[in-house]
Amino acid sequence: MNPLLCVRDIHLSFGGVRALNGISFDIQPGEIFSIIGPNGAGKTTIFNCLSCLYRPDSGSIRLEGKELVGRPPKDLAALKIARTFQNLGLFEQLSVMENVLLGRHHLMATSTLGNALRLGSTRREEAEHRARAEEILGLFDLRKLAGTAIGVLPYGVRKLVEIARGLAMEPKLLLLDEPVAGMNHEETAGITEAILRVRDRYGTGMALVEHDMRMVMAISDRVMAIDFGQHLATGKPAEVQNDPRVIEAYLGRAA
Ligand SMILES: Nc1ncnc2c1ncn2[C@@H]1O[C@H](COP(=O)(O)OP(=O)(O)OP(=O)(O)O)[C@@H](O)[C@H]1O
Repeated sequence: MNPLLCVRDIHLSFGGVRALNGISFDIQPGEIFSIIGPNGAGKTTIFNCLSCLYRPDSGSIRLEGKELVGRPPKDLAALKIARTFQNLGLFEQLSVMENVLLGRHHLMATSTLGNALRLGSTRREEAEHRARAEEILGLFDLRKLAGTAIGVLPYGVRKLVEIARGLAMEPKLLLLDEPVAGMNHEETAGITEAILRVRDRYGTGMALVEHDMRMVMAISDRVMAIDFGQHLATGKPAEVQNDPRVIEAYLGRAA
């Protein structure tokens, strides 16, 4: 199988700090791939490179063969990559449905000519976008909240809506940045279930950065551990968890 994402030997320094020092990994289609490591290991920096916010000093990042390095962040949706952030990026006054529809903005391409001639394409197109958004809301059991303003919803539900909005972009790769940070057990279980449903329904490849090790170990197909911008181990969750280099990295920091 050809990998969905191919990251090869990326390096990135900030002044004297080597944030990434030769990181390489692949993500397969439909795979849930987690990146773990102690604070400051370089996880967010990898995500920022994958979402074109940072440009590596060297190395390559290809999604289905297309080079991402050097592309501006505005190209991300067209490159079929969506990202959720540690802090929610939703519009509080807008409804759940409106927020999810915003994820489809780049797909809304009703032609100016069609509008001008009033061929009805806008209404048809809008109906299609709504149908897709409703399908995603249904996947997350959120249909009954479609008209509710984000601002009144609890954090766990907002996070689901943020993932739904990312999914509405129809990404090949979904980047989930600490999706269960600050959540209680029940909320974490809800997000975990939602992520598994996404994979099963749409076959979306997902990269996850998350400090909740129990969640990471339960959900990931493979895990990559890094420290000081360097690769430590990649493999099945239990293999990586028991790898002496990984244990050392975590214990070393805790001391
Ligand atoms: N924009 C930046 N300017 C300067 N240094 C940076 C920048 N972004 C990251 N770094 C440095 O790169 C290193 C890796 O940081 P990064 O945020 O990627 O770690 P992390 O693994 O995500 O940590 P955490 O788990 O605490 O979020 C750190 O030493 C950090 O200070």
